[in-house]
Amino acid sequence: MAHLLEIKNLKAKVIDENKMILKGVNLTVNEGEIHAIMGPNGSGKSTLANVIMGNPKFEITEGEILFKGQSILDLDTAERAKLGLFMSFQSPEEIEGVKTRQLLLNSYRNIKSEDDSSALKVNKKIMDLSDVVSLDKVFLDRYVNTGFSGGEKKKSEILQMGLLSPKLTILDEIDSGLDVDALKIVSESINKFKNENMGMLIITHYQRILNYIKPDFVHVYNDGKIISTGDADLAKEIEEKGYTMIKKEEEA
Ligand SMILES: Nc1ncnc2c1ncn2[C@@H]1O[C@H](COP(=O)(O)OP(=O)(O)OP(=O)(O)O)[C@@H](O)[C@H]1O
Repeated sequence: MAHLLEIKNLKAKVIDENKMILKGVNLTVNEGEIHAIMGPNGSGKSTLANVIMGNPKFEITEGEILFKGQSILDLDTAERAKLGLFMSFQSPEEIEGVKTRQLLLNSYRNIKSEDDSSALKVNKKIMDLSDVVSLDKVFLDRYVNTGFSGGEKKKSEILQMGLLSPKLTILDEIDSGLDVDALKIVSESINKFKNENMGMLIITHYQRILNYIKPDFVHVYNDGKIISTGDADLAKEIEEKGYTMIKKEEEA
């Protein structure tokens, strides 16, 4: 059976600056697997997430991204989302003029293509999910992320994940800016929303989220590619030794 996600020798640059950022990423994710990606600031982790989702700021110069065995390189972001790819942003955008509830309803209708996506039914789901992620319902009637705290933004991102139930979930630093209680709520929500068919990529700087969401694989990412792969213990090793030491050991 085809892998859920297969990335082969992926190289990509920022179009505006002609600057290479991804320098040969290889990664395979199967259904039900959780992969953590850890690496130093500026190494290209968010760029990898953006390139998987088809952000037009980046151009792929070499390599392939296969989703369930089919290339997705020619698909735009909306088409990738319809296939079941989802990404939560490291810094979620504020969108003045668009209410959170409306964004959620429209996303659901565009992506899920169900017979019954009446506002009543989807709204009920949204209300239930806001309880799961402990996001006060007043935020549903505010403009997307506008005036939300860092933690509220992250909860809103995870509410979207729960609503859209993607096949591949990419979480870009979902743990950044969360206090200990919010980290627990967000992690527990993610665990509730994942299922045996979903693959997950968690980009993080810290091992602490991996205490809640157990990764099957941990990858060390450096200068645009994965330089080492291990199990959950690798995350602890990174925290103890730091990236410079791990990189030296890999090169030795
Ligand atoms: N749109 C862009 N224009 C110019 N440079 C960019 C753009 N997006 C990313 N870069 C550059 O690409 C490099 C990788 O950035 P990226 O955000 O992918 O790293 P990261 O590993 O996610 O970093 P962090 O851990 O600090 O979030 C950085 O040098 C960054 O400045």
